[in-house]
Amino acid sequence: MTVTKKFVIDFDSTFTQVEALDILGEISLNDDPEKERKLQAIKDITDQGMEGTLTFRESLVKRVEILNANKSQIAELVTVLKEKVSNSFQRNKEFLRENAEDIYIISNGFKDFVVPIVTAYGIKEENVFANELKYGEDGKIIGFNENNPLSKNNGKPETIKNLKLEGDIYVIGDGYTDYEIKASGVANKFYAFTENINRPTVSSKADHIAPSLDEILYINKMNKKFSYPKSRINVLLLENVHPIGVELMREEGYNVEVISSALSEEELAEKIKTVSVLGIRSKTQVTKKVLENANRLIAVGAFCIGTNQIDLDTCQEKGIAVFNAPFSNTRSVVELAIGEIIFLMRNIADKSKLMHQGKWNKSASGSVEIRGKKLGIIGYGNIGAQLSVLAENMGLDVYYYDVLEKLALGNATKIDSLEELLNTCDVITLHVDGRKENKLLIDKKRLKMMKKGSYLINLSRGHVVDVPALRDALSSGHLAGAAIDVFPSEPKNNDEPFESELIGLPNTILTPHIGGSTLEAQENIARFVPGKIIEYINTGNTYNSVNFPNIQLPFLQDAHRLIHIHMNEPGIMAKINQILAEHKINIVGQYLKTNEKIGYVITDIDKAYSNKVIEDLKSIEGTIRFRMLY
Ligand SMILES: NC(=O)C1=CN([C@@H]2O[C@H](COP(=O)(O)OP(=O)(O)OC[C@H]3O[C@@H](n4cnc5c(N)ncnc54)[C@H](O)[C@@H]3O)[C@@H](O)[C@H]2O)C=CC1
Ligand SMILES: O=C(O)C(=O)COP(=O)(O)O
Repeated sequence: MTVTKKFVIDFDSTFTQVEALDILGEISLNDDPEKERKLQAIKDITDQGMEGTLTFRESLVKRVEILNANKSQIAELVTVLKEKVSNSFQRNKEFLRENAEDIYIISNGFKDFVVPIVTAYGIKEENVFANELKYGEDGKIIGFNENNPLSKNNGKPETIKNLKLEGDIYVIGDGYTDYEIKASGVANKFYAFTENINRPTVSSKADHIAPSLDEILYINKMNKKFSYPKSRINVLLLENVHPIGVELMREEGYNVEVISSALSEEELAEKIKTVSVLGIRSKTQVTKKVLENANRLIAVGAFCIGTNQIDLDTCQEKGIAVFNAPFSNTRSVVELAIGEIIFLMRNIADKSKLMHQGKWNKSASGSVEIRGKKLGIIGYGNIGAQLSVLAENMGLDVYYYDVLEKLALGNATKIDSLEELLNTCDVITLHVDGRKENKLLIDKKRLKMMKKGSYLINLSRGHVVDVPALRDALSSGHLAGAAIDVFPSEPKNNDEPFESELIGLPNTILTPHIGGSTLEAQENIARFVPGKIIEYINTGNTYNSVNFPNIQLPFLQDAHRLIHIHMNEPGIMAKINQILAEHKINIVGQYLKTNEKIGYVITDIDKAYSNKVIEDLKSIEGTIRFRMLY
């Protein structure tokens, strides 16, 4: 015989993210000149109640008195609370509805606002236990039902005891009074709910710390909506990802760790073992050695454009999807390039340095306008093409070279050979991607091909330019200047020193890889990349992935979604369908896309399935990874 499980759930800071009486204070004391003092007093009284220096009844009487609220303000409170239901409760609405018989809400707050919030999630009104307000004729709150045990000390255990519930009783809450239900012997387990607040004194008493409702459902094998609790998805964000990215990942319910620096290969190889989602920028090398240990890794987010730092092939072989932000910092790089063209042609770096030494050197010698000069863009991708348009508008004569056939924008001139571009232009700017083949693309020979007195800008990747050869070209005066933002070896963080052969050279602007480092770009990136990863985890959508076949999927409706990633070998699709047919499973929708290496099959099936089907699908030869969405 299976024992029924009854869930007793706290309201404030558990079902909702907030303490309702704090919010009520914000509303009812809005026009009160002493609002701040009174709100603080309410908080202090709450604390005194929790510490036991004030009885619970006294604390309730005092708080209701200070709040001085009325019925219409309770209605306002309900509107606010509706938006503040805890994320994991919102996600698991289906569970709450389907198990309504066995779910109880217990609160030292008031039914007047608890009931409308929880019943919207399918919870039965008769299963809500909370205090009850009393109103005067004018709608003013004049007190509460003092006979309700929840208005007194020890009210929660007493209320649960009186219910004489059968089966196992599990209490979910963030407060000491929730723990007391278990301590009094009327409940079997206490889950400290830490999604909104983590009180160590409470967590230390818990049978289990639950960062979300998903976790509790997972442990009890009752998870409906998600195959895996989000709180068990460990996200590691490196290299100072913008706080919005961190917040979005946390809001989704993931367990997020943030490190401001990049990690070395050894450090990352160790750390990656427990990581499900890795977020990096341009510095962290995600190598084969790192990936050998990455057995839980589902996705990598490059919070930048370039993905040359990631071993994309190995990621593919291990079924790890990689996403980047292909457009979010394009404009920032372009603006810096424009500024640098002007600064180089006016020798600003040296002039500014002299001024800082107290030297005034007013002269036009070696300074020219950019108007009418020839700009040579190598790599006419998103950045190169946008630079082309802006530069032309500033009067530059634009030429470009790309290994792919690219449409000329505006009056730009396409040049078919790199050599011709190099010896035609007054300033050369590099915007190629960081693929291995581009190592030393601009070497000694090609630097020589550049016009005497011309300038070089590198905002692409450090390894694209032969740095010692560039040093020679600058110190010999063959080049009149350079602006370099990226280096073959860059410090891991702001505490490490910067070393380069280029330090101290004339008219040489050196910047610490900041082409994409603007507030706008970083914020845009931090919104874009988590969005892609969350969508991939929740729906299987790979649209915009750098290394996975791109599929944009419809929303999952009343079906389970099977996600099968396999080596691109003949016959796998047939095997999947044969297994589904053998188990008489009805396919609602199916989507397949392959690339040279892997196949990505999504199958939406009717709700009924057996664990055997899952086993069979997982054991198809060539399977890299299998995942199921509920
Ligand atoms: N300094 C910084 O902070 C930043 C640097 N970047 C770098 O800029 C690169 C370019 O970015 P996007 O324009 O968005 O990339 P993209 O992929 O749109 O454009 C790259 C272009 O270079 C071309 N290309 C590659 N190798 C070439 C070669 N050897 N010769 C000629 N053309 C070649 C490609 O065909 C492509 O058209 C990124 O991959 C990244 O490495 C990007 C953002 C910020
Ligand atoms: O977007 C890119 O590829 C960049 O090079 C910018 O890198 P970052 O995020 O500043 O380390």
